[in-house]
Amino acid sequence: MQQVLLFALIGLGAGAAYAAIGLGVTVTYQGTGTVHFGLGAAGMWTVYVFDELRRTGDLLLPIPLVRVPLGSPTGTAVALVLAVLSAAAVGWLSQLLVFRPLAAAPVLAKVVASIGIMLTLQALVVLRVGSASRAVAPVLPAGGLHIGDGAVPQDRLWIAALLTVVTVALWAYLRYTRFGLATRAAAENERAASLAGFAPQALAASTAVIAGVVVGIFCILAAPTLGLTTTGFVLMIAPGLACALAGRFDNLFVVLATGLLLGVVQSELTLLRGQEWWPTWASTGLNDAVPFLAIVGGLVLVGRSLPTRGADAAEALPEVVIPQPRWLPITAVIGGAVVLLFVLRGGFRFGLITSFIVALLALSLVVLTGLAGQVSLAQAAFAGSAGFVVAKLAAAHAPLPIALPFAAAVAALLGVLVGLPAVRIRGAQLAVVTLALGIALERFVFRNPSFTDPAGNPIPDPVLFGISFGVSDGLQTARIQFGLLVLVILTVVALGVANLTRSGTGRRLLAIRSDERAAAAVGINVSASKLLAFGIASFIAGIGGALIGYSRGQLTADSFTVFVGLSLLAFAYLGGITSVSGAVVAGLSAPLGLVFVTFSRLFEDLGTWYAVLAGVSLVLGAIFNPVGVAGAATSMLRRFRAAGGHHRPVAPGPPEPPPVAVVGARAHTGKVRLRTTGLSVQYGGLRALDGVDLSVRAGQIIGLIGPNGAGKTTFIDAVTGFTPSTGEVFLEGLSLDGAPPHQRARRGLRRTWQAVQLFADLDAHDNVAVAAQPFDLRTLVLDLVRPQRAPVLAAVGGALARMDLTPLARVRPQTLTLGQRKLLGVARALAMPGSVLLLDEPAAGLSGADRIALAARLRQFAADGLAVLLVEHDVDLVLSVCDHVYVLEFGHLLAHGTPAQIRTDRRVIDAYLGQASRGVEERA
Ligand SMILES: Nc1ncnc2c1ncn2[C@@H]1O[C@H](COP(=O)(O)OP(=O)(O)OP(=O)(O)O)[C@@H](O)[C@H]1O
Repeated sequence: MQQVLLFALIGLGAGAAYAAIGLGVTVTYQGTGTVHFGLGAAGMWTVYVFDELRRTGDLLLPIPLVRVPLGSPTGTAVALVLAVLSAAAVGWLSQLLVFRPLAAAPVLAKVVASIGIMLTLQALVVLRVGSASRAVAPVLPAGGLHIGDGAVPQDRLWIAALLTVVTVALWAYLRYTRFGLATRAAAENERAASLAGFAPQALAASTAVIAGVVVGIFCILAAPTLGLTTTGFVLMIAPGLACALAGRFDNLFVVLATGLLLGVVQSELTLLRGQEWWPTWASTGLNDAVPFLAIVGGLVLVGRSLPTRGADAAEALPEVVIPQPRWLPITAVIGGAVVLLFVLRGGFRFGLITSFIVALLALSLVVLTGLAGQVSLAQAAFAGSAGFVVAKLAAAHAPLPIALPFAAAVAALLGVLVGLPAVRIRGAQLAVVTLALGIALERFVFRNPSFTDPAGNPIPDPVLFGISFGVSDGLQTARIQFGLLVLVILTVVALGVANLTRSGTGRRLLAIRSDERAAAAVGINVSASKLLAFGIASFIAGIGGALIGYSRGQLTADSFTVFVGLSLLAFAYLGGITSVSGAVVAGLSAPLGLVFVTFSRLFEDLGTWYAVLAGVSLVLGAIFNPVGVAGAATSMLRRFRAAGGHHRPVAPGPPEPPPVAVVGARAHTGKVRLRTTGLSVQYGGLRALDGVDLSVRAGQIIGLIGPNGAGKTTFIDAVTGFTPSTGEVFLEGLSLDGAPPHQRARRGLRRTWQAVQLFADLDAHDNVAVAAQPFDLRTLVLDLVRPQRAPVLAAVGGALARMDLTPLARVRPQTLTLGQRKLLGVARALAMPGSVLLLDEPAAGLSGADRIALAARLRQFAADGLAVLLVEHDVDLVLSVCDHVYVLEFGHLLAHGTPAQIRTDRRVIDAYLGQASRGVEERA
């Protein structure tokens, strides 16, 4: 028992460092809205500044090659003050140069930029002082405090106590000072803070400085017990993020408690490791698995499989370049690669082969991040798992055609497992999970002697049809045969990814990337599609990892560290994370690739400089050129073509629009298609919908009107499964109880959105196509080979033509007027097979003439046999076009009847019609 207490107290040192980083992350998030992945690196930077001052008297500056000698080693106090000032400067510069320009940028850009800061700081330290580990002299009293027979180093208790004081001070600052309150307000609403008399940017900068200083000080205090390396503190961002997540980026005391608890748990694990009965396999790396498990567990508990209404659902990402099959350039590039393979020799050829492999790995990010919008920092870990599986299989003499796909399948399975939490979390949180996973896999599996051989895991040469495709042979270090093998695999995968991008499956992934709720409403199973993206991406990464194995002939964990994963994301982003050509650029420019090898002949020490360059260009890329090198080149090419008159043709709709697709319906049957009984929705203390009974028959248009906040949209949300409800919903007489939104959509419920919610990454045609295409396994396989299909195109053309949008088929929603966007929303719903159409304010934004045209169209839909529910504030439209009208007030049905009855109903006039007509008069 005494031992347990002793180890618990010892764990407080590391725990305080985690908590300090967690506090820094939380405070930065409150001030800047950014999850700062580089705070661990900022802490490491501060410790090195402190240690260098004490050792040599040189002041490190965050600029390459600049170092200010102060004469002789300084004392602790001076070193501490200067180091803290440096920490403040780094925090301020990060805000000024990075987060400020990215204030309105997509989450991915912010994540990438903060990783850029992390890589830059780390590379700068390696460049200046090397990467050897150091012992840092203690600042706090180091003597032991005796407990029974044992002793706890006093500094652990001091550091925990000091951090508790700092946490209380930070809490009081944010809660009780005007500046602190304004900071919290600015995180919610910048304009509100400006009105309170504070410049939002000054508030953000102050939090960045505070975060940097707190993290810096506590890293200095913890360094004597934890040791100083260029990676240790950097990776402490994972437990730090776990703490911040536990405190929901808000509650500082939960952050503190989680950090200390993590430290204690890890320390107790060290105690357990010393026990005889403790399994050997659990003796390495378990400490790194703990934060990962804590993060995943916590996030899955609080996450939701679809964002709530009004949540920031759109994870805007760089524009996707949808590739057109241009065989001439493709053949030229492949031909060029073959020629290079034959022309280049030795290290250059090896560099080219490495470029091919990195391009493959980058392709996995194109699928996962570029297409599906899921930020993963664990691609190197997926690759590594396949690499080690290949090592095991090859050792058992498994031939290449078995070992390679099997290893990739293992990676895919792992990817799907990791994707499971991704179903419930999104954006920066997913980046946090994948970062922690990368660390856990590296430490717990790849470096665990129970699973892999630390001295190296030999992989024999691959043999195919009796021919050796080994990478080396005697003096030859990079054989053409191996290069050709890798090139063939890369080509097949690249074509597959290009096809995927152009296909229905690709559109579905892009739809999820744009708007998960709207995607579910067109029948896309968002969770399954995310898992599919994780599976495909990890399979590709697995192939890359297996090829890395074959290319080395000998595998160690060093090929798949977390930093390899981060650097992969960096180069994939720089090349262009949304396109196949971007992956090729990433491959060519990545460390150890062809460009690197070429320059390494010119510059000594290129590796470290390359790392600085990668970090800095990652930050710059995130700010100035999120589409990457390939994206920029494509837009230039597009502009050039446009100037030369090569316009991409507008997709023509079929001349005669086919009728609206109605499943299982004959026109004018009058059968009840949709019926609700006692439908109720509770939002906290608010009864937004209260026992609504309503039915819509085939061939009917039913109006649903009521004042603002009456519950009309909530009714559509409840029917379509987007909000939990009680009561019953029947479609075609069958209960929809428990069915998620995408299943309801597939069963025939189509809807539009008050806020339109089109897919920003897809043009008008593809917005509709994504709803028209059926999905099954056969479609997926076909998508990888032959993406375009005629029946889908016909249905899309028909829906666009019905809403007069054919000439705008190739225009993105952002450039359409509100009215056109509303019509496109209707066209998207029309393209789905189904019998019920729920329209949420389709006339908003339409001109008078367009409203009349819309009314005619609605009547036509009904004539075609659809059951239409119309939610609208344009009372004249509703009363002129609907067969029957329901009126909602405060969530319950006030009245229902024919338009004539509603127009004269006293209660309706008092509650709504009077208001609505006053509104119209006021507007007039
Ligand atoms: N996700 C939510 N959480 C909490 N309350 C909500 C949520 N969504 C809607 N509400 C509340 O439920 C009530 C009904 O809102 P709803 O948007 O359905 O009304 P509406 O009739 O469509 O209004 P409008 O005509 O302004 O669109 C409102 O008081 C709204 O503030």
